[in-house]
Amino acid sequence: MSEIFKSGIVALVGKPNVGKSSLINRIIGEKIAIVSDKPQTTRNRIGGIYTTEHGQIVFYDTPGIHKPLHKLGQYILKVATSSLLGVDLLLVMVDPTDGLRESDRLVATHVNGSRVPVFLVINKIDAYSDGKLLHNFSENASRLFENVLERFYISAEKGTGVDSMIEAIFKFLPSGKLLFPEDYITDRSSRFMASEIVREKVLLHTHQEIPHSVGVSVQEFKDEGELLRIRADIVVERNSQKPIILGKGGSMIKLIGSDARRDMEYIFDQKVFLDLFVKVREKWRDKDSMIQEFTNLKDELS
Ligand SMILES: Nc1nc2c(ncn2[C@@H]2O[C@H](COP(=O)(O)OP(=O)(O)OP(=O)(O)O)[C@@H](O)[C@H]2O)c(=O)[nH]1
Repeated sequence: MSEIFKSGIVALVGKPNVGKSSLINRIIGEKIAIVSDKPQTTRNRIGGIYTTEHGQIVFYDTPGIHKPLHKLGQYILKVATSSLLGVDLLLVMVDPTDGLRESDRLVATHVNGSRVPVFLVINKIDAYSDGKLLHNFSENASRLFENVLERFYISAEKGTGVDSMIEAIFKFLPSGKLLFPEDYITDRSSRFMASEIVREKVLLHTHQEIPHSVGVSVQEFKDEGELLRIRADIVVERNSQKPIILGKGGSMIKLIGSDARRDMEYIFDQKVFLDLFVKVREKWRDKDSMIQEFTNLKDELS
């Protein structure tokens, strides 16, 4: 049977922490987007490319739509909302374990304004056992969003329901050509991935205000054949935050570094030498030039 090859762009949207990055990683089968239990982990629009004999889907993982508290937040919101434009389909993600909140209504305002068709994705069903409550939740959620064509119940973490959702996406997309070479899994550079891996380890090992205050800037990324040499700055906002990242006798930065190096060696399939430095840049999240330097946002906002 000769089948028509489909292709298109699908953006994942939702409030922070619903599981957008987890779903992208699940579908692509590799960690291309960092995940943490802290809201607003994702700052950039990251393309995950999924290619099969049926077609190619470019999934955009987008930052969670939220009310911005500082300039960096405004940039991130702009990335999230501009990702709704020019795409074929929106996967709007909701989280029954958190319920429907004002933050979901904020997402709905942007989604409804975009007029793009919507698949409603109810995630984290592994953590929600009551079928009747889940049904009610899903009814309420579909009333919030216009243009809902279909609903899916999934667990990004366990993989439940993901295959049938992908099948439905292929059915929905128009026929088209490859948008990226078939062996690509992301539209992001290795340098970008390296900075995100470092940031993920900071998020993993630090608490309270530190995770949101951190930016990472890769200063050197040199492929020396046998070795990948990476030097990166971890940037914090206040002098008082520096010793937290360094830890007692440098123990924290060592932990962040060795965790990050392990992931990099796996992803890049190469031996990595990683050198990390901690720098203080007062209020960098409110300064345009520094935001661009420490978040890789330059490309997507230009
Ligand atoms: N139980 C359960 N937890 C999940 C599932 N998917 C994601 N999570 C958890 O939810 C948290 C947030 O996941 P992310 O994938 O970072 O969420 P996100 O929507 O990309 O978050 P932002 O980057 O803040 O917008 C993490 O602690 C995940 O482990 C799921 O299917 N089931």
